[in-house]
Amino acid sequence: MLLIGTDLVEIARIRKSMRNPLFCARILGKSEYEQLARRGFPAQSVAASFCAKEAFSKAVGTGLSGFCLREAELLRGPNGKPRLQLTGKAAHLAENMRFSVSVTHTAETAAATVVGWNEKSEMQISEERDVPEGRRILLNMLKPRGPESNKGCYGRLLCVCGSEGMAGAAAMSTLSALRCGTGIVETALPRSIYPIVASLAPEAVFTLLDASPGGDLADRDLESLDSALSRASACLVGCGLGKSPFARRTVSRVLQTADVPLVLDADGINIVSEHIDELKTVRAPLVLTPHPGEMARLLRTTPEEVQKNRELFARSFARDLGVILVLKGFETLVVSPQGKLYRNTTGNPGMAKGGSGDVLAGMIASFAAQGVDLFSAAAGAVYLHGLAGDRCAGTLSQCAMLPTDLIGKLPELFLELGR
Ligand SMILES: NC(=O)C1=CN([C@@H]2O[C@H](COP(=O)(O)OP(=O)(O)OC[C@H]3O[C@@H](n4cnc5c(N)ncnc54)[C@H](O)[C@@H]3O)[C@@H](O)[C@H]2O)[C@@H](O)CC1
Ligand SMILES: Nc1ncnc2c1ncn2[C@@H]1O[C@H](COP(=O)(O)OP(=O)(O)O)[C@@H](O)[C@H]1O
Ligand SMILES: [Mg+2]
Repeated sequence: MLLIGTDLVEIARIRKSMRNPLFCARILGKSEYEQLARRGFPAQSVAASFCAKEAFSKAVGTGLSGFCLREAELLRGPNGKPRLQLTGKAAHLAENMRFSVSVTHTAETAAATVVGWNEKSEMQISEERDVPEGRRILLNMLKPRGPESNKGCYGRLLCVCGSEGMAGAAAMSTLSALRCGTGIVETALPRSIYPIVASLAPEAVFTLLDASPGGDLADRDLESLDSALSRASACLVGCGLGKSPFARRTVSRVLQTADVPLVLDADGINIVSEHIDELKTVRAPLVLTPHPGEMARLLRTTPEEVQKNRELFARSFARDLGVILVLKGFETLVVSPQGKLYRNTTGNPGMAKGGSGDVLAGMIASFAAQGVDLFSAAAGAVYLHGLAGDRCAGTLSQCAMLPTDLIGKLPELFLELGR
């Protein structure tokens, strides 16, 4: 888009107006006034300033009443080249546009021409408008990796996940966190499942926990857990953790001691649902990622009731407990305690398979460990997770795609995002 405005004024008219001592202060902006004051307010220059303002008002199509004249200043650079400096309403009218000005005068008249053009082409603007919100969140939060950066720049995630019988949940959350760029992923798990998970995720480091003979968390393990937490920049708790006394003590320890962002999923949610007021005493910023069944446990209602009132329940839970809530399923919702809401547009029923949620939890936690604010980490991960699901459905079918395939799709998607 190209805008143009011109104006011509008789210098004698301006000279007459300047007999009023307030005239210059009324029409000239601060810098413009100072520049002209240094030159003793030559009438032809004041007239050129006036013309430039009028020409700008014609270019933007408002006329002189559309902004305050002082907001469109005609300034001269060191080489005498004129330019427009826009503030306030005038700057607002000029959003996304650049303006160039040219002025001239004879002994009797002064004239100005203003030309405006889009900094971005119409096509670029409409393309940006069409970018889905989730993708915009992702692009804003995923900074390119600096050439001299090292693993210490990309956070350290502690995953407290897995139990005998659910080693896969620990492996999937660990692997998806690794694939989302975290510098170090440390997974704390029962010693018995360590060989399985380590063989699936050799890049991770591990803290091995032993239940005491009574099935509780041993004192030695509490020390290991505290020490792992003190090194972490974020922590994920709950995927495949089970609900043993060991799991309960682990969840409670993490909630009480962590001061880094926490992602609570699956059994982490099931365990706190028995005493949700405990969440109010947690110092760390928290994200909870329930599916409708887990949400029903948190609210002591049924999954059907949750599905009928998804937005209402998600908003009130997030507000009342001061947490970010990710209510999963078709059109997953991400809600902040302040009421910010993201409704996801990606994903498909091919993802309705055990393990998809463990993959998502690892992704959110990975971004949080890298320092992304928790709302963006959650909304960006939900969008990317669903996008991976849609790509998998396209190549593998909804029926045959697996949660581990979602992790396998991430490299292609990061390439497309330029990260
Ligand atoms: N390979 C593994 O090790 C896996 C371990 N998993 C772990 O298994 C444990 C139990 O989790 P589950 O989620 O399987 O069991 P849950 O009993 O928590 O949830 C299943 C129930 O929730 C309800 N529900 C779930 N999604 C729903 C939806 N979209 N709409 C309506 N109702 C819905 C249904 O009633 C369903 O029967 C967790 O610790 C979890 O992390 C699972 O993640 C599956 C894979
Ligand atoms: N019909 C669907 N449409 C879109 N996403 C879905 C659908 N069904 C499941 N998902 C996604 O798959 C994931 C399932 O998570 P969850 O139920 O916790 O699985 P699990 O605990 O077995 O790993 C969630 O992110 C959910 O949004
Ligand atoms: Mg789950």
